[in-house]
Amino acid sequence: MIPTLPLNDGTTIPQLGFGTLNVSRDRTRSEKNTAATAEIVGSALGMGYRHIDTAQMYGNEAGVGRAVAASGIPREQLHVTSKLGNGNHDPGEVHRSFDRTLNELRLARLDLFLIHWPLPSLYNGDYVTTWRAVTDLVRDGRLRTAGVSNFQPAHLDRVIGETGIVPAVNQIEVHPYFRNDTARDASAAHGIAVEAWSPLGQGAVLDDPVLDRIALAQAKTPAQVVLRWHIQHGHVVFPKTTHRQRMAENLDVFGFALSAEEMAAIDGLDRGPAGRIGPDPDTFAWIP
Ligand SMILES: NC(=O)C1=CN([C@@H]2O[C@H](COP(=O)(O)OP(=O)(O)OC[C@H]3O[C@@H](n4cnc5c(N)ncnc54)[C@H](OP(=O)(O)O)[C@@H]3O)[C@@H](O)[C@H]2O)C=CC1
Ligand SMILES: O=C(O)C(=O)[C@@H](O)[C@H](O)C(=O)CO
Repeated sequence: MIPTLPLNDGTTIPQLGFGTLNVSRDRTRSEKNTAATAEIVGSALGMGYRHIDTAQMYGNEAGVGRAVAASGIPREQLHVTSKLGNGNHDPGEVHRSFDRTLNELRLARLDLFLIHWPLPSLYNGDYVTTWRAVTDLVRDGRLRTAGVSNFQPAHLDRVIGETGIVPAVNQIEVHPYFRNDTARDASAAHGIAVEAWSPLGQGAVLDDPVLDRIALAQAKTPAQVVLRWHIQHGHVVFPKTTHRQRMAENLDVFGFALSAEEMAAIDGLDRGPAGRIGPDPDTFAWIP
């Protein structure tokens, strides 16, 4: 059973889900991408995943929507997240692109929608107006929970200070080589749940000898040990894989526990900013 975590807006979220970045190695909104995504997400849903993480910029929302529709799983048992594309920060575009997202996902209401990147050097540095537009969607009833992604402490302080509305979630890069304490601590201080993106460091952490040692002692795989480390830290995770055996493995992380020594050993792998594998949110300014 996958536990749910409470969010600061009174809703809940399954602590483990399925990531869909590059599940089909194709970010175009093509039928090929839609079919490939639908097949992989359909496998994940069939295996017991109930939380799917997608984004406007992944080009695969239609594939997720097709898999969800075909699954026959009751809507209330599913949790679907999408994220605002970097080219859609103007308030009118927030609303228009959100309508497209609902349409492609074949949903009447989305569970969680995030500002994907703060883009502080674009849109005159005004991610606050964008945040207001996203929170309007909750008032309209088309969105259950509003959150952000890749927000640094100063970005959180600013949206909260200027709107009084605290995001429920901050989705940030976190894995053993990049603990990202600065953004994690700031999120926790505001009561914002941390979602860890690239929880396996896109596979880069999995050959680490410390993880091998713990995996051997626990009779688990390094990926399961890393995911368990996240779970015990209270992070929400959604590892991505295109392999069914790994999908099953990544789900099977609730029947064992890491000791305090094992948690500390994994904490000790942190490389600080040098461990970051994705872009720096303070400078990232990419519009696809
Ligand atoms: N908000 C943001 O800015 C971002 C959000 N995300 C979200 O986070 C999700 C997860 O992050 P992602 O970047 O995909 O990386 P992950 O950390 O989930 O790692 C995925 C990689 O690990 C491999 N892998 C997965 N499971 C296993 C396993 N059990 N054993 C060995 N290798 C494994 C996969 O290979 P294979 O597929 O071949 O099995 C793939 O190469 C994304 O899919 C996306 O939804 C990601 C980046 C940025
Ligand atoms: O995957 C995501 O969610 C991201 O935001 C990034 O990976 C982004 O799409 C990208 O490709 C950065 O170069």
